[in-house]
Amino acid sequence: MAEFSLTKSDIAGVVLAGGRSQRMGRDKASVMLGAESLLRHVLSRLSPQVSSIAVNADAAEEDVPVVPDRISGKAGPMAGIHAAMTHAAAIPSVTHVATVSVDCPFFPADLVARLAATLERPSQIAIAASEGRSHPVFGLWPVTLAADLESWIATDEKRRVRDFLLRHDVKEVAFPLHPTRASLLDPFFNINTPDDLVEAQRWLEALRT
Ligand SMILES: Nc1nc2c(ncn2[C@@H]2O[C@H](COP(=O)(O)OP(=O)(O)OP(=O)(O)O)[C@@H](O)[C@H]2O)c(=O)[nH]1
Ligand SMILES: [Mg+2]
Repeated sequence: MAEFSLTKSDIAGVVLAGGRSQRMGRDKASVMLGAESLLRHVLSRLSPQVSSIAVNADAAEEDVPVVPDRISGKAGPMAGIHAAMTHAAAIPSVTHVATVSVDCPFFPADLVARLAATLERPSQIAIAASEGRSHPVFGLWPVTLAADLESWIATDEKRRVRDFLLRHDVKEVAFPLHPTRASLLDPFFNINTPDDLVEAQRWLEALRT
């Protein structure tokens, strides 16, 4: 049997930005980090890794296709991943969708390639990890899981990403910390609060050579 492998043309990218940003107090996608919005940082990092790009949100200030939730009521990150799968399933030749979170501007430049390389079968999901913790919104998902995910969201009470993953064959990929002029940066450092934004600003400076 031929070995399973994925290339960039098989993979669409979706930035997850459909949450309420309650801890930040305003839409995280349009929050400025240095000279650019968080959404712009994340789009720049994801675009070279995938064949097409879109953002899961109700609307976006940047010039990028918007994919709203298809399940109403802000049902959590899995609703965004469901919208991402459904969007990608309609793109000819695409079999998988890579998701990243809008509040995480320093994720690895080789995220999608390394997630793709770990997959052994078309039905597997790949998820990123760092420092012994998994980051399940950073995943590579078969678009064929959309129907299963939709019925799971309709019936699962808590709708935790980790609980959905328990139903499936999942591979985890550990990513190293990133050296900076200050100390080692966890590439999945994410921005939830105004204080996190101040810390991200320091990391941005420390990454400048
Ligand atoms: N589509 C969709 N995405 C969501 C939903 N809730 C969270 N997300 C996304 O899931 C990711 C992780 O969520 P959080 O870090 O909690 O972000 P958030 O929910 O906007 O922020 P808080 O309101 O402070 O919890 C982010 O990319 C969010 O945009 C939702 O109900 N629908
Ligand atoms: Mg939240």
